[in-house]
Amino acid sequence: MQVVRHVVCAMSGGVDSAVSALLLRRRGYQVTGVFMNNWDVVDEHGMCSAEKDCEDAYRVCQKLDIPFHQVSYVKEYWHEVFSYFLNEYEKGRTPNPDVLCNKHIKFNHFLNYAIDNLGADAIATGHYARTSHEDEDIFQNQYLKSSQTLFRNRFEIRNNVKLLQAADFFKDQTFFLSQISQCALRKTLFPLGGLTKDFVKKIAAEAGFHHVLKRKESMGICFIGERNFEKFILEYLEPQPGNFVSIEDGKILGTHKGWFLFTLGQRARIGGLRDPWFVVDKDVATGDIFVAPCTDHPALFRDLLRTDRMHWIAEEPPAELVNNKMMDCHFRFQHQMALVPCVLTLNQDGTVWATLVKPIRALTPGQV
Ligand SMILES: Nc1ncnc2c1ncn2[C@@H]1O[C@H](COP(=O)(O)OP(=O)(O)OP(=O)(O)O)[C@@H](O)[C@H]1O
Repeated sequence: MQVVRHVVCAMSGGVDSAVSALLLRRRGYQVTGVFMNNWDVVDEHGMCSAEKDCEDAYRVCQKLDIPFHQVSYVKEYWHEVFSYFLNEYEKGRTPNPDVLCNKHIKFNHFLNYAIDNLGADAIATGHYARTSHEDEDIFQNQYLKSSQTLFRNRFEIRNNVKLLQAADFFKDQTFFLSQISQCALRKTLFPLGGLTKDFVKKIAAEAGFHHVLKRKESMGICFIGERNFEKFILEYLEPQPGNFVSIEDGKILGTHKGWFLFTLGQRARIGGLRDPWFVVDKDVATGDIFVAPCTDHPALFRDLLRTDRMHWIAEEPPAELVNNKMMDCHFRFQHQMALVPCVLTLNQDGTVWATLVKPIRALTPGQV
């Protein structure tokens, strides 16, 4: 087993990664901070927020007296995340770029850079998640008693690591980490996994990280930020006009600028109509978007779905599933907090049928 001494922490300039680096320092690791720039296009207000974020990350590293580096994955992000994102929209699906960004950028390119170029034994991020290989609970419980205690390194790289939910259920980010590899997880620390966000803010205030506490919580697409979605996507995809069609009687109710501007369950503004309509389906071949007249229309609910090929993090696929149905599972969708019990059956091509105990609204193709 390899003992971890040098940890490279991904620093976004926000409170979570600042406190992660601080906790790693207090645990006695050699820590290096790295800021990633993955998107160099200015936003609608002519701003490039990455510069300010980088400056904030640098100030934290200065305060902690740790080395700071900057790295750019603009090209990789474009090819491996953004192009896929656009392709998926063109196919009528609704992708999740943050999940992909974690898989390809943070837990692949960044991880390799940290290990190969900076000599790291492991990386850390400010995600709210836990792994089965960290003795985080012991560490954090002790930390709660004394915020000044320095801890010995006790983290060692092990096999068959599991990705576990964060202690702060409302901040849990395992959904966004669901596509990362076993190999990456083995070399990752989540120092905040056992803490609540409120407690993290308290640690930041005590440490004098006032500039990161003032920052707004990051929203919108990872690295791209908050945008007017229609305006943003139409900069990259040609308009594809089509019709809104009533699911009830097949009547054409109006026109739209492109199926990729709408996702299942979404309220559609149809010109000239006062009552709201909701998207229940799309036909990319004809450009039709099918709509229903109420938000809880039966056409919006499903209790059975087939996944793409599954990504297994800890075991490939669990023996219980190979031999039979897997009963004790929970389905989580679009980062919603509610977990719905479900039964899984494995298909020969590696896809899975999930039968949910109750129908869920707007199960959207392309989501995780
Ligand atoms: N530009 C970046 N450079 C380096 N690491 C980053 C960057 N953006 C995000 N990360 C890493 O990914 C983690 C999760 O990112 P997310 O966008 O969810 O931010 P967050 O939860 O608001 O965290 P933070 O408060 O650290 O910004 C961050 O805590 C950080 O470790």
